[in-house]
Amino acid sequence: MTITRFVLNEQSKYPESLGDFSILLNHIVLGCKFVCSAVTKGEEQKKLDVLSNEVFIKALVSSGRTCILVSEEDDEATFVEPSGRGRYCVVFDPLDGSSNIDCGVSIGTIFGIYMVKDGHEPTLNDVLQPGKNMLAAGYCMYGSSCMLVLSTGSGVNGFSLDPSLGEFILTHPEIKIPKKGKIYSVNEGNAINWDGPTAKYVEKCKFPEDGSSAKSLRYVGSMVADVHRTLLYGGIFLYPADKKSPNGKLRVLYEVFPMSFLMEQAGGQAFTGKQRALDLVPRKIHERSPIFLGSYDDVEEIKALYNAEEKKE
Ligand SMILES: O=P(O)(O)OC[C@H]1O[C@](O)(COP(=O)(O)O)[C@@H](O)[C@@H]1O
Repeated sequence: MTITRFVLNEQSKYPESLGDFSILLNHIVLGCKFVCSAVTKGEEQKKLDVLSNEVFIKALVSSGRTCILVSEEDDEATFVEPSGRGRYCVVFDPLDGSSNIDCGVSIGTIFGIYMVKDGHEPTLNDVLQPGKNMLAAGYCMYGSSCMLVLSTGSGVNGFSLDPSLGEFILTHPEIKIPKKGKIYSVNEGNAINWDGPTAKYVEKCKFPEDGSSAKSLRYVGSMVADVHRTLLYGGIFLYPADKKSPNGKLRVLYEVFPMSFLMEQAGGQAFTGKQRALDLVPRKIHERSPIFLGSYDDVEEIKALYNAEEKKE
């Protein structure tokens, strides 16, 4: 099952979009293939970020199906010319984890798709929507293999790029994250600035009080790689707020939302420290938010610690 066929089958869920949805997804796939080959060729770091952004902007505009594009690389949103405009908004990080390129660690592209409400001139409000309104989300990981993980709202599927065919093949159908995991993933270098519930949770991971075995720490420092492992093996990935960055580091629209959408679709959950991540309503396109996502039971534990903290206040 190639991703092209899979997307065409998915298309049947959106008869009203007359094929637009699959055309858009196929242009995103094309962008991922292009970036995958550029990453594999190992061009200079600076250039790869910019190159990836140009590739996706071009691919998305040339699809003729988009109207607003929000990229991690661009300060302002891109409004597509009316003549070449469609009804989809795409939010994306063309190359996430870029600080890892030089050492060949896995990096990736992250994307989310919204649809503008009918009958009005597209505005920023069409992207400043809660994550739960997304139609689809995914990431493409450029590592030992190139893998595209996608959800169009009914489950999560993983496709591996077969270089001999130049096509993504369905290798991980209906990914379900384990209900509880043995791994926690966080930059402990920030521990000195963590709030109470986060510090307590990580302490419990290391020194469990219920006699269960301690969790293992795994942290690549590339969100796509850390979330991909969490999705397949279970456990929890967290980038909490801290005294230095009260809103955490990761951006809501093109990092937190797409990964939270995938986690929920795979049976996990995503929490901000205050609420379900997908219920957030961003006010700015590059807004940041703390995030705790992964296996259902592991995220439940940290939710309980934050709720207890809230009750104390
Ligand atoms: O180095 P830190 O603070 O742990 O941050 C790592 C996080 O930052 C990121 O690299 C995002 O930052 P960039 O957008 O600058 O690439 C994520 O992929 C990763 O989860």
